[in-house]
Amino acid sequence: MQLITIGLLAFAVFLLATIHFLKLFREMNCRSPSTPPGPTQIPYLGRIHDLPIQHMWLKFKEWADIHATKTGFYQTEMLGAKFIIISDEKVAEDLLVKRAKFNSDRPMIRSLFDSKSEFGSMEYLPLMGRNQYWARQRKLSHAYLTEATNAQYHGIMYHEAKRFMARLVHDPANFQFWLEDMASKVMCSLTWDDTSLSEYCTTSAWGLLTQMSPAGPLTNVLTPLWHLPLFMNPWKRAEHKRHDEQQAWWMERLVTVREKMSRNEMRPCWTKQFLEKQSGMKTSISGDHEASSVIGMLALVGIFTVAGPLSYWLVTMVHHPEWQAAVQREIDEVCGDRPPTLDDTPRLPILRACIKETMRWKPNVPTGVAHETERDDVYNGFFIEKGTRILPLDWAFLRNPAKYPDPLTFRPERWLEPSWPTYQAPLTQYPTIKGMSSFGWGHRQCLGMQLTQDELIVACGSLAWAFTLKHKIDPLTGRQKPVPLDKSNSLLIVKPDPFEMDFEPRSRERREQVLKQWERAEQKDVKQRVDFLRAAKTARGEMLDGSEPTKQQPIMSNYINTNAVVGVTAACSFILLGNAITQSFMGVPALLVDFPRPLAGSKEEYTAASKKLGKQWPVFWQMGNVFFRPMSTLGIFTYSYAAIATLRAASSPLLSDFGVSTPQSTTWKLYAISAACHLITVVHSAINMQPINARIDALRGDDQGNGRSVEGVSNGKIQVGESAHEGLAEFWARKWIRLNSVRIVMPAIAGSMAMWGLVRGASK
Ligand code: HEM
Repeated sequence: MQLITIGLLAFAVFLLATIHFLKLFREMNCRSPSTPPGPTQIPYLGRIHDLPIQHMWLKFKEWADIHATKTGFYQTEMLGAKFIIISDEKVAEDLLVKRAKFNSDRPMIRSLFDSKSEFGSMEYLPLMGRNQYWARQRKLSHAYLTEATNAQYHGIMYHEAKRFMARLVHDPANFQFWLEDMASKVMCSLTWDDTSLSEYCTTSAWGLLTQMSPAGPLTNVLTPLWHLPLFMNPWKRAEHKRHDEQQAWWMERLVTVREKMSRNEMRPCWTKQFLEKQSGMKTSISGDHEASSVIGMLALVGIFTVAGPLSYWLVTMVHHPEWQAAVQREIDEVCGDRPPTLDDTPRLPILRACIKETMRWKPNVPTGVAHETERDDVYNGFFIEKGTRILPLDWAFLRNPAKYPDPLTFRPERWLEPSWPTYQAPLTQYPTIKGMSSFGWGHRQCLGMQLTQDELIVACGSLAWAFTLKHKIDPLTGRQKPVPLDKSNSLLIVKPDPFEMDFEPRSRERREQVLKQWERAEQKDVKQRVDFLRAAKTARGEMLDGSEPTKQQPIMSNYINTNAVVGVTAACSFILLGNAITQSFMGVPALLVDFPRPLAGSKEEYTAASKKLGKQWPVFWQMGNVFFRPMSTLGIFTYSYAAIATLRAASSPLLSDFGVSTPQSTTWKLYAISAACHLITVVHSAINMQPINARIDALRGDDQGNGRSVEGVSNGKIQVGESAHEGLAEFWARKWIRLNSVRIVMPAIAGSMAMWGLVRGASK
């Protein structure tokens, strides 16, 4: 083909594309009266090209000020997706509350797998579509949060606020970490009763928050990239890893709680609450996967949402010392020498006003959370197409000058003085952050409003009680280090960028008080945990006396019974010892008294004495055979049992981890030695002493007085007559005494070792 032909073809294609593009451009922008107002749209792109990823709420507000002044909302597009941005609370009320029936779905988040749970993943409640999983998980979350609120969070918030204050005294520079960790520990206590999980939980929350935010992975904005094949798709691979790890961790939490419950070691928490319901078949949640996800998600969602306003509280107080002083005065008057509690809430309107104004001035979900329409609709004459995303722009709501005069300034008095449009009475109840536009709308309204308010009252109140929050002074220049007002990340839930500030204890006494109260709180907490585990241990002990045994019961029962077993067996060892001593030093010597010397006395005399010895021997030995040998054999088993039981008890984390007294880890060896001693005794008796018994027994001869063979031992070679003539009767008797010393030494060692083991156990 000639070059000119190719050129002409290319030109034709370009021309066609331009015509198509212009046609589309005209269609999109020559709006019919029913098209909502909005900025000019570029075909395919919409307004993606000039919507900044960073602080996009500012651009949304800028467009609202141009296009939505009359309507209270406008429409824009991004890569084919339609958005209605609401800038007026009245419109939000109409669209998201009054029409909640079909405006409560969620848009899909491209960089999460099945964020809406359309395919049954059931993982992220706040992001789910309006489906069955959402409905039942919302119900469960609401119930748990309400129950925790009614129980004043079981004192968890006070405990964590005290820890937070003490940490600020010790290491104020790290305040941002302490602050987030406090919020995380509260959630980890409520969900799993385990504060040690807080750091990982925060990291996990951070991962999910980033993944779901437009400012997170590129694939949330340039969505087609998500469909690249896996080998050249780093976003999908990273999400696979993040997702799987998070799921596994949530599941591990549930399994751990279940295990602890089976040992009666679990204190109240949401997971326990769920598992109890599950075992009674009283839940609509489908199983462990769904349960671990809904509970895990609750833990995550309560971290940044609370840490955000708390961080902004610091910023606000540093910039408004006059309001900080007012809050401190109020707290001093109401609470005096202690930090505020939730019972003080009605008497702390200034604290509540400053918290609410902080949230208005620096909202932490400034774009709002998008809903999605489920059907075509006409609102105020404007057509809203099914599948349009509706963004309630909180940044705009909270800067509405009609509702919030002087909207750019921090003015807590707008909540306290009747001259302001937002004032509400009585001040014992208002201001309250409950119902603020920041918590969303309609069926999807936030479930954590009360928890947020309570945690902020406790934490901000404690801060004001303990410290004066100040600018940090640069030691080099002597000037204040800046605390920026407008620097934050751009994720869905925002928080200020790292900054430096000072936490000055309000007095030396207050500083001491902060440290003391934490020390006491920590001691109390440890004691409560140990007491709880002791009670669990006792309960399991009681079960032994009748009720159903549990899986772990043997560990506990072994430990409880071992002492008795060892005690009884040790007594047996000493009885055996006594018997052997009697035999060696009294019994056999008595039989040998006046025994004629074989060569000095006559053969008849010696034979008669030998016969007498042979006759008396079985009577003498019967006790040993019938009674003491089985007793010794039993000792092998009971000491072995004690050794195994003690070893298991000593290595049981159940007992030792929580300070419950356990046998020392070496005690089992003492019992093992005891068992070995008995074993030696029994084997020695059978191999070495029994043949001698038979020989001496044979001395008595048969009924006619003739010698008898010693069956099975000497194959009839040694006859009584021979033995007697050779002087072997006394020889065997004395040999028996010598060998019997093993039966003295071994039970002595066995009994002593056992007693030592018992004493060690008692002194623990
Ligand atoms: C300052 C603190 C908080 C703010 C500003 C906030 C804001 C929001 C917003 C804007 C929504 C979406 C509402 C909508 O779609 O219209 C939401 C939903 C939700 N929030 Fe909060 N939240 C906060 C704290 C919390 C806390 C502490 C919890 C619980 C521990 C929580 C639990 C939830 C849940 C479960 C949803 C999902 C509701 C649903 O989709 O049905 N939030 N929150």
